[in-house]
Amino acid sequence: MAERSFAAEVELLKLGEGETFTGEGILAVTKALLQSGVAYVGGYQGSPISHLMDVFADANDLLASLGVHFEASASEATAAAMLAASVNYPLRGAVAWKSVVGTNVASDALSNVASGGVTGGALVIVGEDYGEGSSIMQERTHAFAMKSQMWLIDPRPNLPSIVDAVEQGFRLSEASNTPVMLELRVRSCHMTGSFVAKDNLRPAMTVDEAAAAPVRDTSRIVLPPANFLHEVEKVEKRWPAGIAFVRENRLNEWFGPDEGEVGLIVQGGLFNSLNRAMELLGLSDAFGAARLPVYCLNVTYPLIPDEVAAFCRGKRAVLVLEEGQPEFIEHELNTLVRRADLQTRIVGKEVLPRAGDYTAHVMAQGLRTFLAEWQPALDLPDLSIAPLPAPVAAQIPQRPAGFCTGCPERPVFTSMKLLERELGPTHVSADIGCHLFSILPPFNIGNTTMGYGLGTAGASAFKPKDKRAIAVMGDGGFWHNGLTSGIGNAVFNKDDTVTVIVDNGYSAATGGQDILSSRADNRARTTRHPIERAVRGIGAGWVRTVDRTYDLKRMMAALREAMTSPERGPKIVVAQSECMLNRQRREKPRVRKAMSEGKRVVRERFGVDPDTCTGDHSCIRLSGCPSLSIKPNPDPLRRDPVAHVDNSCVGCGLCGEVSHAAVLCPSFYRASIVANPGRWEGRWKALRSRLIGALQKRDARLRAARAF
Ligand SMILES: O=C(O)C(=O)Cc1c[nH]c2ccccc12
Repeated sequence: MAERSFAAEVELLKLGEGETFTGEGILAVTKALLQSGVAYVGGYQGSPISHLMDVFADANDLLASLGVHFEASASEATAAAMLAASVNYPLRGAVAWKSVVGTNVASDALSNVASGGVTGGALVIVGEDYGEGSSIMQERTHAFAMKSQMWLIDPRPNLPSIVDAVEQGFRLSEASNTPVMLELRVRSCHMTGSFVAKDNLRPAMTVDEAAAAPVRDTSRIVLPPANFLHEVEKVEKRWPAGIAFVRENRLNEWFGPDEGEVGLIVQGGLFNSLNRAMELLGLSDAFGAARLPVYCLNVTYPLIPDEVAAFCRGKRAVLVLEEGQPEFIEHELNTLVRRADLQTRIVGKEVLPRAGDYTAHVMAQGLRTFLAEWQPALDLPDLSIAPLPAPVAAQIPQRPAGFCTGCPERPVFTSMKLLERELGPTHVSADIGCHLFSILPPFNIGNTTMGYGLGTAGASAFKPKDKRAIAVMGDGGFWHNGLTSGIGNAVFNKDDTVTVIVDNGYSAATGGQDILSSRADNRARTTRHPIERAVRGIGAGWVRTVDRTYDLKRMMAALREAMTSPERGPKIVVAQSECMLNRQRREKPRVRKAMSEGKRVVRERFGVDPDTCTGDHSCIRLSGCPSLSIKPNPDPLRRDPVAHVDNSCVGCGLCGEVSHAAVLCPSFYRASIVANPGRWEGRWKALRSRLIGALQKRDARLRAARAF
């Protein structure tokens, strides 16, 4: 089950003609898909489109009642391959994933579907994770659209525009037999707004009906000679058809006055930030009443030559606001202006940063520089922001990503760190997922990461003679790609690498979705397929499953054996314990309910005895748990602050295990907090408190007598 329930949002998907939908951008997309009569939907979760996948998973019954097939795909490649259903049949379909990483994974299928073309509308919804807050490499999906020739819609962040983009996207796809990418930036996905809904449309043809009467057309399959014809078709038919559709249906928009000495061309997805930048400069208001002509590219590929020429004609200079690099749009605009034989100067990256998020402030600075040169008569306010005073800046703590309180992955890295003391440092090939946080303090473990499920493959060229490399992979990455690309490859190549597969029961980093090996019951999917069986099935011989990662002794023993066993071939340790975030999401409401019903509930908490703690903090260095902190030493004769467990502790017990395994100190204790205790339990507690209180008072008296 995903990190939260979308039961309320599923109700929004049922809204009919004329009713108002209010909610998150990415959820408006799901409603727009149903209004467009999609026959099938698929995808792979990842920020910022995880909620799209989650809401569909929760809407299984509604989708089934509408005749829509939904699949939580094994990877983005799987999702993209689903678009095959739109090649020969008039089936509308949509798939979604995180970009640019998901598009990388999907690119084989995308190239194929883009080559043969589609009959039914095919929409690829990409959550563009670029800029501030992103967790991935900074690249643009734009390059994929260009190289495979798929159209790229980048709608203005505004719910009606986004909904319109989905509906028009299908029509554009059908009119030009081309798959269409709908790029939704982080801000668009998570913005909130409203639009007036339409009735959901049952697909004109369902996937069942299509399958009942199979169509075969070899001219749509990528095989010589059809592949050569596809390329010609792309440039001679589909491209002109795409341009004609965008122009005739006015998918792009214009703001501000019709004429002007200068103008602005902006990617649709950046429009709100540009408008805010103009507002800061006194050139617009909050509602988009721009004082300069703005041409808003809701479709960023292909560009529409006639529209570009008409906008640039008569203007001395046009500023293009295009985020990221290379500046594909700027290059193309220069070509189009040249071809139209216009003298308009296209200005872009010379006044704007070549890399990074185009926030309103960044755009305002660039716009100011542009206008100072090309329209100096405008009197613009100075926008420089004074830096924070140094003492304030120094007080702002950094917040690097880290493992959650009680995370079961932490003991895996504690074990590796302790083992490093015995066996020396090892090359560690990391993967994508929460476990990647091991590269940061306090663990500082991990040398490279090459992609999702590629931890083991990332160690494959690395074959030190006397020391094995360690690869780390999550269960998410394992099922996404790791089983074949990593473990299968290692078996085939007799690779000695040790792989630790962190099996926490979910695709945790993407929001806790179920996967094949999840232990959860899932009504719509099959789960409980053990990773150990899968790796043995592919030929791995040395496999150990540790079913409680917090058991440092067993965790370390398994790793030690894997590192030193004389057996050849891959060594695989499956490290199992449930993702603590998901566990708490399940447990907390249950505990709260039981407590309010007056039932006896025991909660575990760990603590540090300040009198015993030596203040050396190895426990913190080997655990890194956010609940483990420091506080002033109560002993006036000692200066080092003591370790302290705050109330966010979930009682996983790792800190106690660490102090034991590392032979640190006996200062950790476990407390059981009993809510609604039984009668005898209550009396027993009162008696104990009285006795302990008396001893403590005596101790305090003795101390006070010796105090100076
Ligand atoms: O959800 C995220 O932030 C991820 O980076 C996970 C992810 C989902 N699909 C991928 C494909 C390649 C690399 C990472 C991911």
